[in-house]
Amino acid sequence: MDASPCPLDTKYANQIAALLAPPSPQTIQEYYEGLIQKEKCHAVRIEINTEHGKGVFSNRKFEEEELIFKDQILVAAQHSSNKVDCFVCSSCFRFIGSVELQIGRKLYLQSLGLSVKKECCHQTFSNEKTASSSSESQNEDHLFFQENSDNAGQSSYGENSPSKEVLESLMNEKLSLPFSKQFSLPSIVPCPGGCEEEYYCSKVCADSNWESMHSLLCTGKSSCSLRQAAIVKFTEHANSTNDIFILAAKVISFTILRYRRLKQSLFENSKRPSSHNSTNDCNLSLLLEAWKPFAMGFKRRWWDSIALPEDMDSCVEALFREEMRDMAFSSLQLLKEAIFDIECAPLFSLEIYGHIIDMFELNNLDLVVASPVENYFLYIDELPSPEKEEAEKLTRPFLDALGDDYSVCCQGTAFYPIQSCINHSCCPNAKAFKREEDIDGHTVIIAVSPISIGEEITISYIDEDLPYEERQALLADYGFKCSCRKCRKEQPSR
Ligand SMILES: C[S@@+](CC[C@H](N)C(=O)[O-])C[C@H]1O[C@@H](n2cnc3c(N)ncnc32)[C@H](O)[C@@H]1O
Repeated sequence: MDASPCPLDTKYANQIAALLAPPSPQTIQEYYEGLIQKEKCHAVRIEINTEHGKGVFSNRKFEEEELIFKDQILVAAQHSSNKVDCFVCSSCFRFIGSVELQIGRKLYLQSLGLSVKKECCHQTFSNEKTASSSSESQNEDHLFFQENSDNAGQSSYGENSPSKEVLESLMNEKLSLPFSKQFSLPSIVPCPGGCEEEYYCSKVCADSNWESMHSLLCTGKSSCSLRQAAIVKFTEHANSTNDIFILAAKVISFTILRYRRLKQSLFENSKRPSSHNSTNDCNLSLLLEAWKPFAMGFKRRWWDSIALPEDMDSCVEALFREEMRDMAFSSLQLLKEAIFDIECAPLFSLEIYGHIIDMFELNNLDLVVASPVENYFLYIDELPSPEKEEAEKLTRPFLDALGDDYSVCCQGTAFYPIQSCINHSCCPNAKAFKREEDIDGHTVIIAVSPISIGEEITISYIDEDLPYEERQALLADYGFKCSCRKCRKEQPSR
């Protein structure tokens, strides 16, 4: 591959090396102890093991099916294509508005010829770390809020489906559906910057997302960003290529804003006005502190580690990797136009960008939140007669119009700091699984077999029922060969 096309890679080589250097065992220990305290996940601890790096270990016994811990989102995004189906809080990913709004909005957008989405599964570890899966999402993602060119003017929305007027009255809550009050959702809080992209379930979520990352990426009239048009261009590029770039932008924005807050408090503590720091020099120790949550995540360079699509000949591998790198570089250039900050310039190097993208590929849990619309229709279906028939006179046309898509859940990608330390086993003792009561984007780790004190918690990154060779091939994408009990037993003898 040719030398990096990004001049910042050379200019900030030392700072980049410091940002990508593995944190010391003591830093790791202190960081996770603080996080476990904050998230109250006292049943587990993080240990560093020379063989597999960090791992999660139990502090007590667990029975099968018992909750081990819940982990909060550090950075996450709903898949662009899923935004047609599910209207959720942009911070915690709870469904918002009302069941009527969810149904009306989705059918209304479908009636405009917008795309619909895919299957849902409540088991949430993402295991398809392949280029083909990202190109699949590329095809879906560019459809977000754009007319599908295949469907232009002839949406799948059926002739007998409810009229636009009916859908509007559902969305305006002029028309209410029977028993929907039992599925009430939080009211909608708009973005403080006035953009029409992000909505929240509460002022707490709105303010926290604004302060931690959105104020730099907002395209609204009252946003702090002077470069809204550039943000729109960046987002359009991500939606038409790979929406993981949106997550990478959130990580960079999060780090810049954290850096500015740290710098502000440093000046406040030293009793000097912050405006007197007129240099544009990067304060590396502050940048390292701001970046710390992401320094902890396991990562390599995305275009080097991404798996080749199955149907691709290995003789074009170098070209494929170069194309991936160039796509990331194009995205980075657009992001630079939008939010570049000279003091945090090393974050805009291609080297850092490539590692952030890979961090999501290697560590991500799929973000999954079950839909209240599914629960609502199941509830109606289970009503006794004649209440059921009476209710269905109103609800049936909407269910028929939604078809199989009535149950699509909120789907996205997230980085969960504690979960991302869990190592793989083909005979895991835990799984990531959302229960009925888990109505926001946090992840939930459940025991699948009894676990004793001190035992390592493991999950399966892949379908552990696949044959040995296929499992190893999939795990090669994560950069290791599995030697768990099951693999040692099934390994063919030489
Ligand atoms: C999600 S991270 C897990 C935490 C990781 N050990 C760390 O230090 O941050 C995934 C990476 O951990 C390592 N890993 C996970 N399970 C493993 C296993 N069973 N054997 C060897 N390495 C493993 C691999 O390098 C993999 O890419």
